[in-house]
Amino acid sequence: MDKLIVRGGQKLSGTVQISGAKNAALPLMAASLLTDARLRLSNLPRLADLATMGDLLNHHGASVTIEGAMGNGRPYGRILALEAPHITDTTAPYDIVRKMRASILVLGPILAREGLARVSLPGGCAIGTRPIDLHLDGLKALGAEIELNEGYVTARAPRGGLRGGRVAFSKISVGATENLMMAACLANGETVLENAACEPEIVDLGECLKAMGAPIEGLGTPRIRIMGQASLSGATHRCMADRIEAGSYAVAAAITGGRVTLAGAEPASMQALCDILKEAGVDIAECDAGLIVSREGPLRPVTCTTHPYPGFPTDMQAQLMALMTLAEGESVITEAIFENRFMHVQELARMGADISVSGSTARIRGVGSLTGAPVMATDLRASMGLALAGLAARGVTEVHRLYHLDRGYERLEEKLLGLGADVARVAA
Ligand SMILES: CC(=O)N[C@H]1[C@@H](OP(=O)(O)OP(=O)(O)OC[C@H]2O[C@@H](n3ccc(=O)[nH]c3=O)[C@H](O)[C@@H]2O)O[C@H](CO)[C@@H](O)[C@@H]1O
Ligand SMILES: C=C(OP(=O)(O)O)C(=O)O
Repeated sequence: MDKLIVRGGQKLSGTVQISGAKNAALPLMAASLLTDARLRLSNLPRLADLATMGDLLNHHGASVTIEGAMGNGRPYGRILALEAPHITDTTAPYDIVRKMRASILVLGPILAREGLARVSLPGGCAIGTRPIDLHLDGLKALGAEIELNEGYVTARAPRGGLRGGRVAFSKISVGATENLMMAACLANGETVLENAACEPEIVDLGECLKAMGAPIEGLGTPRIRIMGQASLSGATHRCMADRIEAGSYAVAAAITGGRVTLAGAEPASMQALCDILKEAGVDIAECDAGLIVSREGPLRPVTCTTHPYPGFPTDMQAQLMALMTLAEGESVITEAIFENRFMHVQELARMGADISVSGSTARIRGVGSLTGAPVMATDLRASMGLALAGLAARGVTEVHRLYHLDRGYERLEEKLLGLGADVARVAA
């Protein structure tokens, strides 16, 4: 198991190329199961989770072929051709699903195309219980019969296939919205999703589905209307930039008092984060390449609650908390999406941070400096929060279990080295 060694104290400067978004890429890849034609996706990040999704698609009978690399200089990202002429196996097995919760995204496409899908229940994970009831209730509203047994969910479409219908989600869910959008594309008639998620990744998926021949209205709003089709065609689609990766490098610039250009970042998808960072005293300017993030003055404390888009993203909460450990005063951060997403708090405390947690709210009293320490986190963004704290700490921080970071940050140490950080990956 690799670990990341961070020697803090360097002000980061230069340009970092922002990769394609993991959370857009995964549903886009799952969408390839909706058609027997070729789906060509570009700007896909090279990440462990995408390899897992590739394995799952192979298992269902799809071919996943690397067509090329992105970029002129450093080859970040890939172009993949995905093609599933037949679904050869309608079961998503435990061995693959347990590695990645987003595996549940094959449920909608396989059910809609084959009339039957069986997917291992993804179970809980470090950040919370993460049920899939909204996915299942939505599919039921399209006529599916659902059974749970032996750790698997089995979904059957009625004779003649899924029927378009009205799905009113009782809570906003990114994954459930994506699963239902994909299923609705091959349902008979029109489907309306109410209280749908508005995340940019939903819009990206919707644009791809439109290119595959499904008329969709209302993307980016809570009411999405999809006209089901007998079949979908192939398409070519470019995956959006990763707003969470971009946000993480923005914090890297801010926490070290540096100046970093986020090349390829899409500012429109990062409004809530940029607003909070500006409130904290970080300078952010749009440029042709994307965004320039810098800080010269002191860090000011902020009060922030995570919300579905367009609110402040839960996937940036740990990184913001790392930043606020060094603010001049007390910050208050409330995690309103996941019930257990404060695992970084104990570890930040090992580095000298002063944080107390009550329920879903953390109070962070800024300290003059952090000190390096060996730290371990149990999820992706918590790990990034610790790496960011390490960049600003005195001494050496060791972030253990690097595989969490590899799930969501393409070539992390290479990108940080390019900005002047003193980091290394070593086998632990
Ligand atoms: C691969 C991917 O895109 N992952 C993102 C996606 O996860 P994911 O799609 O799993 O997250 P959801 O938006 O579904 O979850 C939001 C909330 O709804 C709850 N819920 C969800 C589904 C359900 O059937 N029942 C239910 O109660 C969850 O427990 C959570 O409290 O959105 C999250 C929230 O922005 C991000 O943190 C993840 O990075
Ligand atoms: C929680 C995340 O991903 P996943 O939903 O795949 O666990 C994340 O990207 O921060």
